[in-house]
Amino acid sequence: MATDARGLTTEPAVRVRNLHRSFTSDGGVLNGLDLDIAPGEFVALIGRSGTGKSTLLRALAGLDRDVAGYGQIDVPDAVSVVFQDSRLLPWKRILDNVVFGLRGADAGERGRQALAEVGLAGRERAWPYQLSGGEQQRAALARSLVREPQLLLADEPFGALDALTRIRMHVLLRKLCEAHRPAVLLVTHDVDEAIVLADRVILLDAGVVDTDVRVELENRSRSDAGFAALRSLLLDRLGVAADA
Ligand SMILES: Nc1ncnc2c1ncn2[C@@H]1O[C@H](COP(=O)(O)OP(=O)(O)OP(=O)(O)O)[C@@H](O)[C@H]1O
Repeated sequence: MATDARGLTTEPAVRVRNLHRSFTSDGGVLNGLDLDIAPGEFVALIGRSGTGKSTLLRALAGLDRDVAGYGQIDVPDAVSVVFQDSRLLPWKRILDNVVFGLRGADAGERGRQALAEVGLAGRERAWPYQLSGGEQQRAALARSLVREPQLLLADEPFGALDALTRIRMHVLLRKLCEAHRPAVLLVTHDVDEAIVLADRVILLDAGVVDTDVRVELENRSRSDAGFAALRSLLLDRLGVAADA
């Protein structure tokens, strides 16, 4: 395994090479896509509707059985996925959802800690229907992170939440990622969300990477000139006027 001068591994957490995927004979959704994500790196994936974002995420998550043989996909062993809906099991209490399938005598304790980390201490015995949409997504994040994933895949996880809850969830997700340091691939329609959260924003078009930009820490603040510049660049690539 390759290492840098400090002895740290320089292997990417995710390596995708020449990935192709099509569902019909008249054209591909992914058309020879290449992508690397470093360990601990937070990548946001944007692109027009139907450009293959979810198709790529499903392929990385191992949810697309037919993708094998259409390119190279290397992902770590420990991968967690979060979707737009929490996918909590309605017949299990919140803590039981979070630790479902976890092994070890300390599973319950780890689940409690994860719930505390996402701000749901005291709600362990609640049923999913007793939580708000935002709280359900918090529980879904706890369920993902308690597994200490090396890769967290998130497909529009805040898409169904109101604007204020979304902002709170952004702060929470950043905090959780800084504490646990998984590599992250977040699919979002929201360019602002991408810039606020990610170390890198990737724009897919026609099934390949069209734009790949790094976001410096200071650019994450909406009042920063760099934020506005990045926003207009990305909106322009998406074919939308920045002041629209
Ligand atoms: N299982 C499937 N069977 C047939 N077509 C599919 C399947 N999954 C995706 N597609 C098609 O592949 C294309 C890309 O879909 P995908 O969901 O990856 O796009 P997306 O970029 O995530 O879009 P959106 O932003 O609207 O969610 C679409 O035209 C979609 O209809």
